[in-house]
Amino acid sequence: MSSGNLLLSHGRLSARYRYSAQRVFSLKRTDKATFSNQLLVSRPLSSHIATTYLAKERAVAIEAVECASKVCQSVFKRLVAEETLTKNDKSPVTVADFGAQAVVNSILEKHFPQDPIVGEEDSKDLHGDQGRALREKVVELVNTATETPMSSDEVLRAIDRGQYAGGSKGRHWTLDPIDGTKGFLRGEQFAVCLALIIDGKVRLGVLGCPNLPCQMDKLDGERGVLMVAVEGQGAFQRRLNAKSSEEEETPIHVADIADTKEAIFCESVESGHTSHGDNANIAKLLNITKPPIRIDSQCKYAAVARGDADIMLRLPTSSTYVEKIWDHGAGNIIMHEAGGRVGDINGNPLDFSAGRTLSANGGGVIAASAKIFDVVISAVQTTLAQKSQ
Ligand SMILES: Nc1ncnc2c1ncn2[C@@H]1O[C@H](COP(=O)(O)OS(=O)(=O)O)[C@@H](OP(=O)(O)O)[C@H]1O
Ligand SMILES: [Mg+2]
Ligand SMILES: [Mg+2]
Ligand SMILES: [Mg+2]
Repeated sequence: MSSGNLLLSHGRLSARYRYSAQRVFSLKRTDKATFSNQLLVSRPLSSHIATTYLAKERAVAIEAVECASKVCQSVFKRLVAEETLTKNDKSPVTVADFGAQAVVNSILEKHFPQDPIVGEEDSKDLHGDQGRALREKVVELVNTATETPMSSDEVLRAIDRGQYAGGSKGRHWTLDPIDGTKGFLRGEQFAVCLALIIDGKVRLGVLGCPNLPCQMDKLDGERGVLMVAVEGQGAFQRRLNAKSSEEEETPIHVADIADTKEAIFCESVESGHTSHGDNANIAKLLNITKPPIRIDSQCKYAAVARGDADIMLRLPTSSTYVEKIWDHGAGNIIMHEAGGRVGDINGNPLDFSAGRTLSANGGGVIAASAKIFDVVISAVQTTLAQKSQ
């Protein structure tokens, strides 16, 4: 598989991305100026970093996600280069998944030993004789990324720091070490997703997107970005493979469209994770004529937050599936800080206070720029009402 085919599963996408990227870069000069003036006030500067809200947490989260993203990127690149990607062999993504959770959790533990973590994975498949082969691969991978070597037991313990139940009180992190495991195996998009929840609300999010192009108008250019947002401080993009740790950050913002008929929407690749049929009906009601972009993982939030697409539709495929907090925490705050809104099928904000899942919500996830969000939710409601008739 050549790297030119790796971005998205849909063959006609690059032309559309070129279109949307042009739109991103054709923001009116006045819009850009206003936005960067706001940033001068709110963006944390390294000189007063210790006094800025969540500055240490932000720096540590970036370090952790960057480190885990590079671990995943190395496995991913090797797979792609060796052309060993097959649907039947899930072991490469499994090794990277456990490895990334161990890396992030041990970095968090070093800096914030009191903070509990709601992580997607646990170590039960890595124990005993049955888990030996996988365990050894995970430990080897983790030790390519750590300063001090970690033993098997230390790696397992780090993974299991992710068992916290979550809730509405105090602070905890939530981690999806690889979101879009299917995307990883297809050689497409995946993300390392970390968010900090305080008193039930997401306050900080970092998304590592190792295979996302830095610029959507340069699909053959550099890949690998980090998206970062702290409550009240805006959303930013950094390059994943920057040489200096003082990497410059670029502010990101949703596209400024007033009418949904100009919109591009994006949805999951997997039909089991969203109802493509419902999404298509909603798009029709919104007079959208452009075909959808299909992207794996929370890279969908990244795409909408930086204006590559305008609406994320994730209509439930069943009434029993409950969304997990690690699948939406980082994307949620990055969208908000980039000028967007996120909600369930009823338009209610995602409620991260109910534990490990979004059980207090009505299902599904919709994200769009604040200007068009209510109109999108009306179309969602109409579609669901028509279906139940
Ligand atoms: N039935 C159902 N409905 C909705 N969502 C589900 C479902 N089953 C799984 N998942 C979760 O979807 C996560 C992958 O997200 P995406 O759908 O955005 O990506 S993809 O297009 O499938 O790659 C995926 O996250 P990862 O397991 O981290 O890859 C799952 O948590
Ligand atoms: Mg996930
Ligand atoms: Mg995952
Ligand atoms: Mg999973």
